[in-house]
Amino acid sequence: MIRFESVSKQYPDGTVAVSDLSFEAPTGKITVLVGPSGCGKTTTMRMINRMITPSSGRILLDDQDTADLDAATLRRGIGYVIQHAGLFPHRTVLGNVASVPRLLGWPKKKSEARGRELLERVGLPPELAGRYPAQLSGGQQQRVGVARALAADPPVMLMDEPFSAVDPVVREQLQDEFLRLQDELGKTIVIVTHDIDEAIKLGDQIAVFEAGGHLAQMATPAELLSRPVNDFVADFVGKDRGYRALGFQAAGELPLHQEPTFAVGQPLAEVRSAALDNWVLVTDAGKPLGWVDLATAESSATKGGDDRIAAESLNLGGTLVSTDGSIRSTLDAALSSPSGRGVVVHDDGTFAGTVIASEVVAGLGNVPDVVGSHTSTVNAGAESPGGAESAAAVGTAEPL
Ligand SMILES: Nc1ncnc2c1ncn2[C@@H]1O[C@H](COP(=O)(O)OP(=O)(O)OP(=O)(O)O)[C@@H](O)[C@H]1O
Repeated sequence: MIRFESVSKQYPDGTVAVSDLSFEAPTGKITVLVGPSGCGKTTTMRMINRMITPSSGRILLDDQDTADLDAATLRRGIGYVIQHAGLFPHRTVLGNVASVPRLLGWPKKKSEARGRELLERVGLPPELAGRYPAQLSGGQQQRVGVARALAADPPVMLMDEPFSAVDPVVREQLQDEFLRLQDELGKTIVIVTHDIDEAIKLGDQIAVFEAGGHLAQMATPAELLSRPVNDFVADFVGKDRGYRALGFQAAGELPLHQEPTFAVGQPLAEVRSAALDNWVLVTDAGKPLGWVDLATAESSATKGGDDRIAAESLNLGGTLVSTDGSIRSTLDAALSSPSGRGVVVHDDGTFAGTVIASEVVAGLGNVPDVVGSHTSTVNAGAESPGGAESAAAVGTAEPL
């Protein structure tokens, strides 16, 4: 654990970059420092590995005052990743990654073996090992930067805007892979970013800084979105915070409706007699394939078309949600479905039931302080005309 105790930093020209800062970055978790430009994030982070010396206060690493540790020893246990990766331009990719174990005195062969293992870990093909940084894309360079920071297997990683130098699509990929890697490695990580969306996606906890290095709020992403402590934080987090907060709220006891499902090749007359609605759900071995607009299929049958459900008439719109996720993905599934009913599936992908957008919205009354509704008496499990139902918590969306 990293602990800041009343830490301040005043630069020689009088600039107070950080003032009276106290917080903890827990072991094995990602703490994100976020805030507008110049608010002291980088200064805060660099005080952890003593690239910058605090003017007052203490920074403890696992209860040891970092000021008492030898700076080189301290840094050996702390990986450091910066924007644009900060690679050595005249060393190959492998040379860059292996440089850290080499510095630790490992023999060349062992260092390179470790380097290759790490390149694979961060998703870089082995044939890139012999290239120079300038021969890589921005995203590849960032991956090399992460691999290099991991090379000595440090328990702590500091990352300064690690994904900001790449385009938004690559950025998303890098963030996803980084989270997967962290799931395996469980490092204690401090990340600096100015991007609140990145903070919300990556952080186990988020420290929002105000100018002058003041900590405005330290909270989990869900708390930050639902309960910003003041107007500054609310503004910084953004106007759509209510909707984004739903991504962290379990759908809980929302009603899950049962409905008949049909198969490709089934006669339309048979489908019509069992259907509850004009839109019918088609499955294969219990797994949803798509929706069919029955009226359109029947009208085409009267004109000499197929009088059975045809694979070509499947509408693939809408997303699937699993039975253990968030209100936001449930709402997305219901709103994106051509039938107006979101399809919920079990872990094995088989059909569990459907959800209706209006009921998801009604269920929001149970989410405190999120969308301005403070009602706690909405019975989200109420009987509805769709038929039998069971409690559903629905989640991660996938294309249908
Ligand atoms: N070496 C220095 N000497 C004097 N002032 C400095 C020095 N380094 C940073 N500052 C000032 O300290 C304040 C905090 O800077 P810092 O780099 O920590 O902010 P930041 O939040 O990381 O900003 P950004 O998001 O723009 O990188 C700023 O006002 C900056 O101008």
